[in-house]
Amino acid sequence: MNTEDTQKLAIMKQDVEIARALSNIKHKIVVMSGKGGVGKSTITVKLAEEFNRDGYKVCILDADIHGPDIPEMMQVHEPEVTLTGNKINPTVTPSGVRVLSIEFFLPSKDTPVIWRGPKKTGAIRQFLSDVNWDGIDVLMVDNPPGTGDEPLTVLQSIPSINGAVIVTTPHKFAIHDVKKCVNMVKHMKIPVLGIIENMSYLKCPSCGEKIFLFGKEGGKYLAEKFNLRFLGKVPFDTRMTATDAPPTLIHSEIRKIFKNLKESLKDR
Ligand SMILES: Nc1ncnc2c1ncn2[C@@H]1O[C@H](COP(=O)(O)OP(=O)(O)OP(=O)(O)O)[C@@H](O)[C@H]1O
Repeated sequence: MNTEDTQKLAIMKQDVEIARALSNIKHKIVVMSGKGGVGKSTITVKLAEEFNRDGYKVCILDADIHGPDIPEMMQVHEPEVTLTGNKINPTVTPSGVRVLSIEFFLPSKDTPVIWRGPKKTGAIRQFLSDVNWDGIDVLMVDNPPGTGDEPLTVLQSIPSINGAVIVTTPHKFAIHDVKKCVNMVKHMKIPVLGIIENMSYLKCPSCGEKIFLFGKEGGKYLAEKFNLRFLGKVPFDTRMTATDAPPTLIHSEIRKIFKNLKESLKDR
């Protein structure tokens, strides 16, 4: 066998291992956006907590290799990595949601990951194949923005993805980039579970007037253009920075979005 054949065989073996490892997970959801900073990680955490509250065992896979924020958002300050046999156990966060992130394997939180595509692909595939997924009901993958190595690896490597949740703000530049993301997901024949519009408006704390910081109805426009389900809007709220924020308007909006997401999952 030449080197190319050996490599192909190794990839096929890993594909089999990934399919076996993930076979009992009920819902595999990828969260994506063509644009950075629109709130993918924040929304991923909020939705994972809703699944958790509903009694599902949920794990977030932080596929953002260069800027992993999920551990910080979920208050995992000193991660303890444990093994079952030769498989890595996801880390349990204070809320009960499980998390896996490259950050747990770096010498410090400030260590940069200076990797090109093949190493990033290798790391994500290793997370999928070498993790103890037993007992997990819902896998949510938080992708970095764009249509590059990480989302491509996620979409290609995870078999039978239930669908993608696409996050955008109403801003025209976000919409411009998110269209590409929707087309990528469609191109890869992955169902889109719906569009979430984040940072839709800010409610003035004094008079209650809605201020549309980034324009209006961008998310609905996207959903209509691609004939997709609009899952809902999340307002801008400065208290939305931590998982332990008190119940706010955001919480009720997230509950509505979660209900719509579950409808979308049922339709699949
Ligand atoms: N609805 C909101 N109201 C106020 N702040 C928000 C809201 N959603 C997200 N944020 C804040 O915006 C910033 C970016 O959010 P987040 O990291 O979730 O975006 P992202 O799309 O995952 O970013 P990245 O480009 O790194 O993938 C964070 O500081 C987050 O706390």
